[in-house]
Amino acid sequence: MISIKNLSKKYTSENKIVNALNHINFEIKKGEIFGIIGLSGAGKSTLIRCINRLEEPSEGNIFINGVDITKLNKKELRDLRKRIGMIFQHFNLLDSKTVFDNVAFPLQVSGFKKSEIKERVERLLSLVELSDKKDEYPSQLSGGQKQRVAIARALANNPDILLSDEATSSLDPKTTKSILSLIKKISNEFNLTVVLITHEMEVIKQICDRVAVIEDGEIIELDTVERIFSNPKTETTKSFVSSILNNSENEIVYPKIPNSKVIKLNFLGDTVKKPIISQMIKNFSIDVNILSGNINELQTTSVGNLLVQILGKDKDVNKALNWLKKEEIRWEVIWNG
Ligand SMILES: Nc1ncnc2c1ncn2[C@@H]1O[C@H](COP(=O)(O)OP(=O)(O)OP(=O)(O)O)[C@@H](O)[C@H]1O
Repeated sequence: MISIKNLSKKYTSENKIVNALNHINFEIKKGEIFGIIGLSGAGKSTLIRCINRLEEPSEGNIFINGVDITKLNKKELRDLRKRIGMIFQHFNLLDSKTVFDNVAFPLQVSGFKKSEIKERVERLLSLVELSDKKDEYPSQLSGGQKQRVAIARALANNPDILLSDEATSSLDPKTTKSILSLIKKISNEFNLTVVLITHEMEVIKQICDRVAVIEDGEIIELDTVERIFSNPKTETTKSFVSSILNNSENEIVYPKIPNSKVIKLNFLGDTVKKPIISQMIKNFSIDVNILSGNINELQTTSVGNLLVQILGKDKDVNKALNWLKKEEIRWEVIWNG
């Protein structure tokens, strides 16, 4: 549905060239909730803003339903933008207009009849559960309510795509959760494709199907949320994942015992529930010291990590590690004594 090919963006400021995006390639499927995560300055905003050409790419192509949007003229671009709604961190509502009029605004611009506008706005406000606030002004609403109005407004023209630019970054965790569930509900109900950027792994965990990790204008990792959580490959992704698992193996202190190994075990799906450690101790002549552990409930499965120190003769430890493989537990040696 969205296909990004060789996309680059250069900014020139004070005679300096900034390569904000470098030859980006990836695809987003119809109806998917696709997250883009990265640290500040990684290129997230630039990337998402290229998708509706709020930023003009310097190089490359973006295809939406097979149409190269980098080639559209002004009129075609206006039509395209009706099919792409956008929500922002600071909501961008019109303070002088009521909730009803904020949502009605894009419909008035599109030339809908008054009666049609009324019917649509009421349906959208009911969808975001704000029917009772229609005559209030943005200043009378909480942050979460403001974002609901912004979502209703973004959906006014029945878009195929919703772009979310850090939409929950200024909300508290509980409100964030409710806004993310609303976006998920709407995406499921209308088969809406959602592209969201965030710097918070918690957002990715709660709502996304797939995630791309961006660093210095390049996609350094892209996969399903389950695979990124269970087996992050780059240091940046590992640190995003451990930011919510709350235990980076680099920060755990363990005794440097000779003839021991520190192993990170990775559990995915049903393996989370198996008594692996006790079976390992029973079956092999080894001792196991648990250093840290966690289980994370993702949308469709569970992912767990366990950091253990295994003590024993090399041949017994290796037998235990081979047995883990048969049990479909992935492991990685963190320290070898
Ligand atoms: N208009 C601009 N002129 C010059 N440089 C820019 C401009 N906009 C962005 N940049 C630079 O491009 C790079 C990517 O910026 P971008 O805003 O896309 O990153 P980001 O990942 O969204 O960061 P943040 O999370 O802080 O918003 C940064 O180095 C930034 O300084």
